[in-house]
Amino acid sequence: MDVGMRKGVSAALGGYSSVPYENVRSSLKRVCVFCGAYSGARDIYKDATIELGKELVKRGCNLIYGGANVGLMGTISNVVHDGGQKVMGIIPKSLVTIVKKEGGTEPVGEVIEVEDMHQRKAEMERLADAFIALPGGFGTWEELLEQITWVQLGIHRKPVGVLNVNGYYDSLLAFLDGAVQEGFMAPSCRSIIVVAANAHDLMTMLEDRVAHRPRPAPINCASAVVCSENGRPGKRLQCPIRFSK
Ligand SMILES: C/C(=C\CNc1ncnc2c1ncn2[C@@H]1O[C@H](COP(=O)(O)O)[C@@H](O)[C@H]1O)CO
Repeated sequence: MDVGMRKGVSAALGGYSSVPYENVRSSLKRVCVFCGAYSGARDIYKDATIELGKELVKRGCNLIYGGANVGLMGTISNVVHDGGQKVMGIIPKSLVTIVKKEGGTEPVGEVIEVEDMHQRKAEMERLADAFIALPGGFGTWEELLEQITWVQLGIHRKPVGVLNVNGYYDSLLAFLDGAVQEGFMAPSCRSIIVVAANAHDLMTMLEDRVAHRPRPAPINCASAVVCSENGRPGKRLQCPIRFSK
């Protein structure tokens, strides 16, 4: 493949379609992005989504996402598609009907229709090498927290990242710190989530996680914390995987 400029055409999203790239090939072949069905109240969210899309293209990553051409989902899928990478949307049949009724435009790339939300998330997990959450609402948070929970339970060991655009996730991250402090989360589990303020740093950190993927921790691992409950010894909290911050 040529090294240089990739040409894509999308006047609607203006200006991102000529993507300069080096001959970088990511260890992450398929990245699943969770993001809003809306674009947010400020341009910064859409701009950051375009930047992430370009970063995926630059690194030769294909995209897995929610499969609707709306909001940030529409932006990321169009950028990656125009950049020449594969795009695969996974969407429950019931949502396809709703999106069509509301006049949603046809999504780019390949779309896989599944029976329900559970099958969608299972397929996303099966197909992706890593997960990234952009700003979004309930749908995005639910998808993000489920993947983190699956790592915590040892169901998979794929990296999970948050693109903290404009500090959008600061309050969630502070809430997680509070959960550690209050003894509901092991510090090692808090560290499952990889956070960065820009797409380049986030992708580098996720690739790094794969390169230095920790082994499952043995029972009674060093990462376990013993929390006190009213001055008495409490429960042992531990994560099956040990992460350093
Ligand atoms: C029902 C309408 C639009 C929503 N359509 C969706 N189509 C596909 N996937 C969706 C949709 N809404 C949510 N998702 C999934 O959740 C995430 C976005 O949810 P959020 O609450 O906006 O953060 C996204 O990652 C999708 O996987 C027509 O109005």
